[in-house]
Amino acid sequence: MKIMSDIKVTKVGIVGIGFIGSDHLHRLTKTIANVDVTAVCDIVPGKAQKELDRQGLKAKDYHDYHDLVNDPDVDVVVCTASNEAHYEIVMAALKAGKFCFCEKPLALDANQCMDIVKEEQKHGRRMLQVGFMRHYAPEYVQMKKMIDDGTIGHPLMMDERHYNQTQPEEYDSSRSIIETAIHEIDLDHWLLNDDYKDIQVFGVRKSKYVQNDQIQDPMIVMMNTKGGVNIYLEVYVRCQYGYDIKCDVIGEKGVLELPTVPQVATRLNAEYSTAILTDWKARFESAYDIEFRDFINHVSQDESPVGPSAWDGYIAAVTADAALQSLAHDGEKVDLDFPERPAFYVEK
Ligand SMILES: NC(=O)C1=CN([C@@H]2O[C@H](COP(=O)(O)OP(=O)(O)OC[C@H]3O[C@@H](n4cnc5c(N)ncnc54)[C@H](O)[C@@H]3O)[C@@H](O)[C@H]2O)C=CC1
Ligand SMILES: O=C1[C@H](O)[C@H](O)[C@@H](O)[C@H](O)[C@H]1O
Repeated sequence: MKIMSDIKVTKVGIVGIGFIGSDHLHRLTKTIANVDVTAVCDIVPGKAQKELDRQGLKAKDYHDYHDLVNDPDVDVVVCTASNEAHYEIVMAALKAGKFCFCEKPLALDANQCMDIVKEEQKHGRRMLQVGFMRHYAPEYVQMKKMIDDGTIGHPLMMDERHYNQTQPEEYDSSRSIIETAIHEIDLDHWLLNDDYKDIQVFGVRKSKYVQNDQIQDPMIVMMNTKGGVNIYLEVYVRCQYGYDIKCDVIGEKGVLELPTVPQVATRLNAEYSTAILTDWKARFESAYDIEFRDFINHVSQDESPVGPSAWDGYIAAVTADAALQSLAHDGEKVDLDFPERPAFYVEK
């Protein structure tokens, strides 16, 4: 626990100690100031304690997340469990009156997300932030400013890539949409300040690296916005070569290109090469740090979080539901229409 001043120490409980739960455990104990991780929980017996031991940490280890949520020594619940558990964990945290950070996706579909929106609104103030960390990535923040400033004129098209080096064998098309493409689905309308009008999702030749018949990999996601911008996104979760995120915004008079994380280039043995990252931990490390520093800074002062909200999670889920509908119907275009953002979720 890093104590930087006499600011109140925020007591955090983390549910789900897998890949990102372990990373956020390290982040909340070693990087973010004035946090005490007082409790962890994982449904796999011994998994959370093993990670505590690996990181040299001490905290209560619960098997049932209800015990963590209701522990008076937990002020804030961080949900890094598998997608299908988000809904119940977030609802339990809200019902217990606890601030909550939920990794994306907020929940499995729009109906679950709307339930969460309604439960949060009962508190009369925001209690929840969703882990769409790219809103905090300096490179995306700069892109949004340049778009808003008219640097390239009005955006016309977006050309994106979201490639994973690999994913677990059981990864299916649903997860490619709600777990992988969900980042661009959430981000792009924010970058453009423009709502989506329709979406199409279809497959191309399946990669030989596909490991089950429940996934279309690669897949193409195409969205149009109400302002007429066309968005083209390639999702490929077994690209083999690395973790590769591309975002080009083509405007009337110029192009914005998302930079990759600077890696040393090598000129050696008649070769010129630079490393490619292999996963999200390093690619978005600074974004995760900034995201959690912002979240903790607010909730530690008993202030509502200001990052991506349950409504953002709902909008992403409505779009993801339509994406899955399109994919199931050979890429038919699915129209999108969203309810107006409630004043509850309009930035003050
Ligand atoms: N923001 C980002 O860039 C990233 C977000 N994520 C999100 O974080 C979540 C976790 O992803 P990973 O860490 O990759 O998965 P993972 O499978 O490595 O970890 C999930 C953990 O949750 C545990 N769990 C499942 N149900 C539970 C329950 N009811 N109670 C307690 N523990 C439970 C599992 O045993 C597992 O240890 C997913 O929703 C994923 O979309 C994951 C990676 C990056
Ligand atoms: O949220 C994430 C990561 O940020 C990666 O971008 C995805 O590809 C991964 O599948 C997902 O869990």
